[in-house]
Amino acid sequence: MIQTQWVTQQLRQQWPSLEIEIVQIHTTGDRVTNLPLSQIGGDGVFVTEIEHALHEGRIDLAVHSLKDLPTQQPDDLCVLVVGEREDVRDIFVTNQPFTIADGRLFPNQPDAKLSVSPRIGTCSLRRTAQIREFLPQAQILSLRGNVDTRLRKLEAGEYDGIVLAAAGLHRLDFVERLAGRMTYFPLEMMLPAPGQGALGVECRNEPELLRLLAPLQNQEAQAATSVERTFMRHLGAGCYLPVAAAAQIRENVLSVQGLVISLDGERKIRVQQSLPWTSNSTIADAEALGVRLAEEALTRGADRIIQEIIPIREQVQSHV
Ligand SMILES: NCc1[nH]cc(CCC(=O)O)c1CC(=O)O
Repeated sequence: MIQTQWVTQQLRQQWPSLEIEIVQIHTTGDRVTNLPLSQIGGDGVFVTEIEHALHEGRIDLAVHSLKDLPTQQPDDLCVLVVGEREDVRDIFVTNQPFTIADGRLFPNQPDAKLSVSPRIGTCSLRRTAQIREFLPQAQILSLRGNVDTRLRKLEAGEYDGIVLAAAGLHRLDFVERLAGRMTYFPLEMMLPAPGQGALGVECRNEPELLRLLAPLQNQEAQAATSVERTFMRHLGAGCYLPVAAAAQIRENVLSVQGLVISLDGERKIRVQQSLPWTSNSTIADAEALGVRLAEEALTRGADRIIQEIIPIREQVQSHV
């Protein structure tokens, strides 16, 4: 809703006479919070009902967290990335203060639980695999629900730490509530999901709707997220595999880092690519960079890791 309110406010500014009605749609992903997402339908659990409403004409625009959108887009629906991209990083939240240094976690009190076998909450294979890399002794426990629910479960003592997207915590204004017990993961420790922190507005491929959205579009964020999402799609990864990517445009260079990591965190394939980015560059150039990045990962054995995980993910917890 916060994301949607931001989009409607921007639309009103651009098109003062536009009539806007917000239609709230509860998706399967919102309703079923006691099961891992892979067991309630895999890719698109936050999206299917909404795309249905777009197709039926019950709504004209749909606001999504881009990372919740499957990388295979239906042909007749477009996604425009709008607004400034939020912080792409993940955040570690605990009940007690701690410090991250040299890729390790250090509780600030010497008797803190985190040093023994910390219980870490997440349903994301991507986060699970990366946590195992730097906290091999951690117990990874399933955690679902909206951001507020997840924080309450942490605060009730069900977990010693949980991992959340900075974007969600920033948008919901939770940073103050978490002062002293949250730390931003450096990208070297925890690479985010493709599209994390970006807002996508989806619409039917109709000129009138695209014209409404055009002034809101963020070309650079569209290009960067295209690289990340193409990387994931080209790996054949779907939404629910330990695949991470972060791209950015700085000083006329589009650069991206990608990661495919085995579930135990022991084998990781880290890849990097970049491309000069000029005013003539196109989304097709960004997609080509994503393909190149995926090809590099595949050459280095990413397909073996992905093939291993596809059967397992039906049984284990999973999420973006
Ligand atoms: N998994 C659900 C989800 N989808 C988007 C965000 C965060 C906002 C964003 O990445 O734009 C979250 C919560 C989280 O991962 O902590």
